[in-house]
Amino acid sequence: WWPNRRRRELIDKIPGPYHYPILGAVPYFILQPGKAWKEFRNYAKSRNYPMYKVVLFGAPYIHFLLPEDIEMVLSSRKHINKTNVYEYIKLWVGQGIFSSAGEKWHTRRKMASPGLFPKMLQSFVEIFGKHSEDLVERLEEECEKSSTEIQPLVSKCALYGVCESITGTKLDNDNDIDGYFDATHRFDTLLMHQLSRPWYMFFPIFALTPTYRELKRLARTLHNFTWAIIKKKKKEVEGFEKLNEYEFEANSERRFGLLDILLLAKNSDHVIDDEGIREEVDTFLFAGYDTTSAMMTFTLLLLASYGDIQQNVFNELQDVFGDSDRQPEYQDLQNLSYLDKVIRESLRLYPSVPAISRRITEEITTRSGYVIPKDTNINIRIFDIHHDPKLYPDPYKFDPERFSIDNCKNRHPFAYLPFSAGPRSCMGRKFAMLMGKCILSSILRKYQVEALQPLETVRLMNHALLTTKEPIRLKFVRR
Ligand code: HEM
Repeated sequence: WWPNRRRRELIDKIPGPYHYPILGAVPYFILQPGKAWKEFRNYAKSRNYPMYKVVLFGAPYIHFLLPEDIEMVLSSRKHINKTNVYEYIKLWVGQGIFSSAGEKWHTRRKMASPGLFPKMLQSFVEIFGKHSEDLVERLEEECEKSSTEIQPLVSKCALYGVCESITGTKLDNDNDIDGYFDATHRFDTLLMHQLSRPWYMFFPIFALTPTYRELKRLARTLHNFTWAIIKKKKKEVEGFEKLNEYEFEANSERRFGLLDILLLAKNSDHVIDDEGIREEVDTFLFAGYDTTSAMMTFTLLLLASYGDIQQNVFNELQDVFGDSDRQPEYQDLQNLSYLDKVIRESLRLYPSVPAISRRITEEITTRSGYVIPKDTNINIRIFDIHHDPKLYPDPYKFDPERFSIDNCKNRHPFAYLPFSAGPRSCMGRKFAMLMGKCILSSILRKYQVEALQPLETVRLMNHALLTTKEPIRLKFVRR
């Protein structure tokens, strides 16, 4: 108590709702299940605070709301540690790039980067195109229906796209893709369950719950899926050590992805072992496919609700593809500048990852004047920043022109954070935009999407990933 007095004094100065003795803000979660975080946000918003605190069992979580303060944390090479909120994700992704820290994170990130170099991205377009074509075909029968639940369809397409390009493998009937798909969704649901109950942050309590046991079971299913792919790929890479020799041998039958790069690194200097490779493949699948499918689902929802903007997108598609039904090529996707703005604006309104957090390793004095002691958890509420009327006038309006070159010029670079920013930002940002443009353009060339409910009635759930309370349903009409 005594050595921590300065820390307590500093935290006390930060605004926040009333905190109870010892338990801090925990009673709000008991008294208002499912609503506490929203109440805290509204409290801070109504008072125009630059930040607010929520202390849970003595551990402060400071929510930053100003781009200037956020920049101090995210742009720093020192504050790259994540908080214990990410702890249970480790059951799935282990100590991969997403969840590790320090030297391990640095080495792994460097090792994995070539897997997303522009040359690699270009080679992935064929994979995205093939699965977009399958999805477009699948949507044909949906036109006969009065409505379609869209997320599972784009989600599966994204899973194929991410998995095949990252692992350099063509999935077939041996891969239990449906089992994997269901397990990832159940895993996300259980993570949300855990996150909304602060007392589950104590491992000894959480370890006794059926939720934890189920998470472990699901993690085994997810790992088995990845192990099967790795084992197959290992045979292909056997005997190779150098990238150029391997690439030379590669032919159109053999795909080449991040998994090949990691296996070659293992063969040549043993900097990573099998378990490490499994962690990274799981990390990329975890980080890549559900985020991208949320982005595509919300973009379709917006376009369905704003017919004029959908028409502009279609006009651009006509300019690039005409009436042909050929698959998109890399350059076509680069030329879709209006669709690019539409997706960016969609990610502003509906950021797939609505919040992230960091544990700062050194005391900082923020630009807004508060001193944050070392070892404090900082939460960055991306969703709130994207809806701040001071940063985005009329923030709930869907207006892709916010992302025209001119309009971006005067905006603070840390006011737009769908992919986070700084040294620990998203590695798959370009991948996601490319795959998103490929799948969305393929759908929109063939179909017009229509909304079945006013946008304002769509109820969001602001959890680990942004989602909706009720599934999004749209009507597909053949063009
Ligand atoms: C619309 C799609 C996506 C969104 C909105 C998104 C967003 C994010 C965000 C906000 C982070 C930072 C997380 C944090 O600090 O806690 C992140 C990290 C990461 N993302 Fe993405 N992401 C997307 C797609 C992808 C894709 C397609 C991949 C890979 C194929 C990917 C790979 C990663 C990785 C590896 C990290 C961890 C980086 C690190 O910790 O150094 N992401 N992403």
